Amino acid sequence: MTTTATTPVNTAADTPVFSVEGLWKVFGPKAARVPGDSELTALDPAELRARTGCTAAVRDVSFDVRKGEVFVVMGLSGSGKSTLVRCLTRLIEPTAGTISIDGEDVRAMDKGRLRELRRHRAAMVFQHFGLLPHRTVLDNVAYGLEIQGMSRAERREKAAEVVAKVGLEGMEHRRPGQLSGGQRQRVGLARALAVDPEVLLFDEPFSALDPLIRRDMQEEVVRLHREEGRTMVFITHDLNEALKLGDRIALMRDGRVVQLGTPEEIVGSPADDYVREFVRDVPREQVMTVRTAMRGATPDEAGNGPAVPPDATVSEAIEAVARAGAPARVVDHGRCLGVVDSDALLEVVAGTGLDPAADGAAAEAAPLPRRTAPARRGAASRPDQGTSEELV
Ligand SMILES: Nc1ncnc2c1ncn2[C@@H]1O[C@H](COP(=O)(O)OP(=O)(O)OP(=O)(O)O)[C@@H](O)[C@H]1O
Repeated sequence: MTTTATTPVNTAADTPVFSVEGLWKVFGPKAARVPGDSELTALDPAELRARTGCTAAVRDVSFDVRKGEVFVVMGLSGSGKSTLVRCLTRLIEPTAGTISIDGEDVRAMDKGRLRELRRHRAAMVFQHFGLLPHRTVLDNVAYGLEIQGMSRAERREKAAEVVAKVGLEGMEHRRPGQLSGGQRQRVGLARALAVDPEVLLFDEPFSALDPLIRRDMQEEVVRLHREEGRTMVFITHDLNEALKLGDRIALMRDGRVVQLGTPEEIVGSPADDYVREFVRDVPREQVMTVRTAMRGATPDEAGNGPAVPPDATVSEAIEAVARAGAPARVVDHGRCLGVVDSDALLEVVAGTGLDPAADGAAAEAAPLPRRTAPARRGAASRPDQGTSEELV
């Protein structure tokens, strides 16, 4: 598709923000030969490394990020999440494949256009904040606006507004060293928000935070998303975080996306044994909606019993059924779609009503995914991590 440098091709609401097709990132000598060589692409990661010295961090990945959604990239350490998301704005150069933003070819962008993409259209929030230590909170947040050439008064006003939005009012004049980890992460978030980007890219932003602050920050993201409807791409190795935040989740393993779906699809219909093992301990009743357990209503039932909406979780319906002592009606805009009774709800909790393959197949599951991700590599060991200057 050809396009001019400044005009998005299509602004229709259903145009994906990012569209990725056949993306590869191979690190190592003569990396470019790998994606096109079927003998090499058939090798598993260890064999490929032994034969060529190359690591295929992202292998033939395709997906769209839709406008207004929270798209989560999830997987264990080393599965390729960061590489994939950094390829979106070419902080890492892809080896093969296509990437477009609003229909514009990202791989064809020149340096200036790329800078504009990273500064205005797709801002990144990092785990390590990348804050400037000698600047105040306000000036850190205003930094991206300063680079954009906004006047001092204007940018300070805008920065103050965003600082308040992320709950840091009263801390404008502190320096990063005088803030807690959670507060620093809020500054990082505010700085990305200040430039009003079309997409926010989060690279495991909360993994260094303690669990309570982490939960606060997750709720902050949910709140911001609800209020602004901004498109977000969120990397995490934490399944619960993915389920909590994601409208859709791409689950990665060894550079491939093994399943892409809603939390309910991933938990309710795992694509393979690996995914099944991954989600085995998830409390299904908190993820699955009543649609999974619904059956037709008898004429008697259609007018009686408590009502729940179709997107109510099984857990919410259990509460309603237990309280009323009767099946709950699933009601959408005044229309009764069906009912859920205690037996069907319990089957969801037990996992017996969901996926017929689940029972026997899990036992044969190939190497089990690790439940806890090992320590991350230090930022310093990552040549492509980038400095705060080039990333805003
Ligand atoms: N610059 C690099 N050179 C060589 N190999 C790399 C480079 N960066 C990443 N890799 C390799 O690519 C694979 C994917 O790494 P990536 O950082 O994308 O994974 P991740 O899922 O984000 O992991 P983590 O959760 O630990 O950050 C790993 O095997 C990693 O060692």
